Amino acid sequence: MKYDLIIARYGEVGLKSTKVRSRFEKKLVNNIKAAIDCDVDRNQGRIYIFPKNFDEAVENLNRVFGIVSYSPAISTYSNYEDIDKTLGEYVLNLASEGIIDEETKFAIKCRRVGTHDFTSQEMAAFCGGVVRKRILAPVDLTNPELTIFVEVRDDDTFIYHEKIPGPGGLPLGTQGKVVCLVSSGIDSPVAAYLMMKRGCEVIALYCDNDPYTSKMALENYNKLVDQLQKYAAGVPIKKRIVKYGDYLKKAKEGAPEKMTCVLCKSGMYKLAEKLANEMGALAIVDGSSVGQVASQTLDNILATRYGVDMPILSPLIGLDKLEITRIAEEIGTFEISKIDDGGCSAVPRYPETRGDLDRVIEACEAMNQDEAIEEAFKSISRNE
Ligand SMILES: Nc1ncnc2c1ncn2[C@@H]1O[C@H](COP(=O)(O)OP(=O)(O)OP(=O)(O)O)[C@@H](O)[C@H]1O
Repeated sequence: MKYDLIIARYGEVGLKSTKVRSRFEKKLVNNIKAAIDCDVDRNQGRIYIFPKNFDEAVENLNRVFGIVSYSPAISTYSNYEDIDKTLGEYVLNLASEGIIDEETKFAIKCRRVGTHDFTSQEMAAFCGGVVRKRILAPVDLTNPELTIFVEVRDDDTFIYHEKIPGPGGLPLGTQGKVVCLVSSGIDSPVAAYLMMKRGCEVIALYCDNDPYTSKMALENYNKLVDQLQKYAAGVPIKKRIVKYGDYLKKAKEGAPEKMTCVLCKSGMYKLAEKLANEMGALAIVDGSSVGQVASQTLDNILATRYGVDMPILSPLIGLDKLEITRIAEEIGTFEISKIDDGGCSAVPRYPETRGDLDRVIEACEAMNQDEAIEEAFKSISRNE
């Protein structure tokens, strides 16, 4: 089938006030243009996309947040003669692709905006006749196997039969920046993805625990962010890597061994907060999910957040591993995350699972955490 354009629909954006909506729409159009080579028109709550390469466009639109569904379509003029000709050809093309034959129960759905000398029902009935002139298929308005949509908008009419679901959410870049703590694991890339889906620009901070973790962990972080970039057209993710091995060494040497993981996480939040302040981000994001591992007990979640003033958002907090894994598979990060990169050798044999606040504060002082954070912060790569 040769299409003329793709019609994209957005959901939540349409619920905003006129001013906010216009800003969101502009951002969405910008992101669409960054994702595919195309021209774009906005009109009456729809986005009309004229891509240079249709296959690429259909694939990439699936990764542009804010789009709820989209339809490859053909266009014609809003009069009986042109609709008859264009819809007639469209149906013959559908038949040659095996989408309709004499047995296919079909319906026409007509929507109309503007002033015309026909009603939507009259046009739908006319279009039903147009189809049956080419293929004598049965009309079934209650349980159609194929629905052909005819959208009459002023002088233009659009014909399509598919509504491809988009990713939904809000256009990337409409909700401000967040610093996401992204490791090489399964969860944190999913957390970053979900925040992107809510429109947040992401700065992905990786704490490089070398020599306690392998080079492969860093490589996997890089691959994960590259995969997430496919969803970030228009507002690319910024990578930030901090050398965290010295901090961990100080934690292990200066504070009780048991406290290493609590101090590790607490330090990450503090670094993320400093980075957020430097880069104008308004929140920190991590991949915690209550009780998933020993370090993610409610006690530890509370204790590790002590001393951080910025909100720490954990979009996976109530999801279980299977649900998180399902999303990771869908977005293409699971295959990368599941590669065994050797884990972290700084993890003590018996990590603290009930880090009560007093002991955590004591441990932070014992390792001179503030100074260690200052040192680590200086090492953050700022080149991308
Ligand atoms: N090396 C790291 N760099 C940046 N953030 C990290 C790192 N390790 C852990 N985090 C953050 O802390 C959260 C919880 O840490 P935890 O050690 O349980 O994670 P993980 O199992 O290594 O990775 P994930 O939670 O991504 O599967 C992670 O989801 C991530 O947001």
